Amino acid sequence: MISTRGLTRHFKVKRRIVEAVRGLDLEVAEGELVAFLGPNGAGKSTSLRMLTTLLAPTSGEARIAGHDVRADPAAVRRRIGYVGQGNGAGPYFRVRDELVTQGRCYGFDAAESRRRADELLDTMELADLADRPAGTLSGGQRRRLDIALGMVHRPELLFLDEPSSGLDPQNRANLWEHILRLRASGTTVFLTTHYLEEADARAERVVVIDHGRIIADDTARRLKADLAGDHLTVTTDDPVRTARIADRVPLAREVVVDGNEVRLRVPDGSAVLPVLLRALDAATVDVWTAEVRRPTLDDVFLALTGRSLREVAA
Ligand SMILES: Nc1ncnc2c1ncn2[C@@H]1O[C@H](COP(=O)(O)OP(=O)(O)OP(=O)(O)O)[C@@H](O)[C@H]1O
Repeated sequence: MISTRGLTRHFKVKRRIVEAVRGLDLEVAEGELVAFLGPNGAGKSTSLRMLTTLLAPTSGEARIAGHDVRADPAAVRRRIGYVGQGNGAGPYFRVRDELVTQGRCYGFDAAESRRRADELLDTMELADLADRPAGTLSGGQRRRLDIALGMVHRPELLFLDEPSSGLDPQNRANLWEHILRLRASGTTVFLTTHYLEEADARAERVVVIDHGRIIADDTARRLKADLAGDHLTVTTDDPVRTARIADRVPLAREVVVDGNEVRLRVPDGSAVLPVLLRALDAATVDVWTAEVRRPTLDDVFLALTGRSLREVAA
């Protein structure tokens, strides 16, 4: 559905070249739900704008649903929906009218536009708000309207730029239900988000971009297991000996002593913890507490770049 080779975009700012996207190689299959993560300025929006034909690449190529973004932008646009960060609907127009007008813009006749508008009002739970001016909707309702507007022409691929930003947790959860429903109906979804927990819990694939390059691309589970690993923490009466024993645990790394606490990372914490506890017991070290913490996507970013995505995104 998405296929890019060496996709690159430079900007010239006061005789300086900003390399916003540097050689993106990306394959997204039909029906996938992909979260595109990265700190501010990593190149997410620039990539999205190239994939949606809004911005010409400096070099490289991108094909969307088989069409080249440069050679055939009109065909690409027919196959995709794009919901940007700003609101798509005019504040004074009624919700249904906005959807009907959008249908007309895509060449539907009046009856088909009305039918499609009603269908979307229903699926996006906007039917009760159909006669309200868009400007009077809440943040979550408005975001659902934006997505409905992006779906009018039944695109196979939907791009969402930060769909849940600025929404409270309840509205975010509700929006995600709609996104997952679209995905379940066969729509390929490619979205950017700053919410790591959302990407982790909902997307089946996570692509991480930093300084214009893809630095990780896999399921959240594999990224966390391969790149970050579980955190084990034990507190004991003899941290120095504990650290020495922890060092001998297969695949243990980053063993740190902090007061009575010893922390380490291992690929599979639940399997390693009993081994470590047995070894400590055999050495007559008195264990007070033991804890396994699963890694987050932020740990993955930290492992890859030495920086916390939370900090750089703040
Ligand atoms: N029109 C432009 N002119 C000059 N530089 C630009 C332009 N658009 C983007 N850039 C620069 O390109 C880099 C990537 O920006 P981009 O907006 O793609 O990042 P992003 O990952 O989407 O960030 P954010 O999370 O803040 O939206 C940044 O250094 C940005 O300043």
